[in-house]
Amino acid sequence: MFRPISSEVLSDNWGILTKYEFELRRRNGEWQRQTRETYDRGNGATCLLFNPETICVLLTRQFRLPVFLNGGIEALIEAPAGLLEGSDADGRMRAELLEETGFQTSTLTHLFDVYMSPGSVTEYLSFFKGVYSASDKVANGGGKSDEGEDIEVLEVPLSEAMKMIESGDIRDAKTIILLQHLMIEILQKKS
Ligand SMILES: Nc1nc2c(ncn2[C@@H]2O[C@H](COP(=O)(O)OP(=O)(O)O[C@H]3O[C@H](CO)[C@@H](O)[C@H](O)[C@@H]3O)[C@@H](O)[C@H]2O)c(=O)[nH]1
Ligand SMILES: [Mg+2]
Repeated sequence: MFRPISSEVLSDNWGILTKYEFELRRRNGEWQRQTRETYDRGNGATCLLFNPETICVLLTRQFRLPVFLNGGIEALIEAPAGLLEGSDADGRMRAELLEETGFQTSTLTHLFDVYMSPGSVTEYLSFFKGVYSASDKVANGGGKSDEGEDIEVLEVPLSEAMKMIESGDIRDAKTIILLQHLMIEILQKKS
């Protein structure tokens, strides 16, 4: 189905941008030569923390250069997330929650692994959900300032967050998937 021909690393800096030549067997049996570029910066993890007593979720807001360049948005609202950098997703996610939000969770549940941009980015994101309460705040959060992170933490009622998807105030795919997953779970419990 796939016959590699050659590969050329175009950039090996933060991530690795590689140009591949290969042949692909089409469904009619013919082999077709193709060129594709892939961007590899490893895999990542993301988590939505939910407070079942207040029906609030924890979100972050930070500057994202690609989003600013392609939309002028100065601060993107997102679920906490981080790159794995070789670590396991569960452990990395717990550390990332602490770094970005200052909250810990005793209930971190893996949901699914999702390719977020499969035409060009190799990464998949491991999705998690977790429960928190006010007493789970054990650090300041905000991210690593020495790495350029300046992350605002937002505690938002779930109903408000759902409206923010409709209004366009939340425009990040992982965040929308997690919020909708939580809503479906709550609705299924009620019915
Ligand atoms: N020097 C340098 N540093 C970078 C670069 N890109 C990111 N960084 C730094 O690397 C760190 C990455 O922070 P994480 O919290 O681990 O990752 P993230 O940027 O939040 O990425 C997460 O969200 C992305 C967007 O949704 C996801 O794509 C990714 O998988 C991950 O889950 C930050 O300190 C950031 O400043 C770069 O091109 N150059
Ligand atoms: Mg992050």
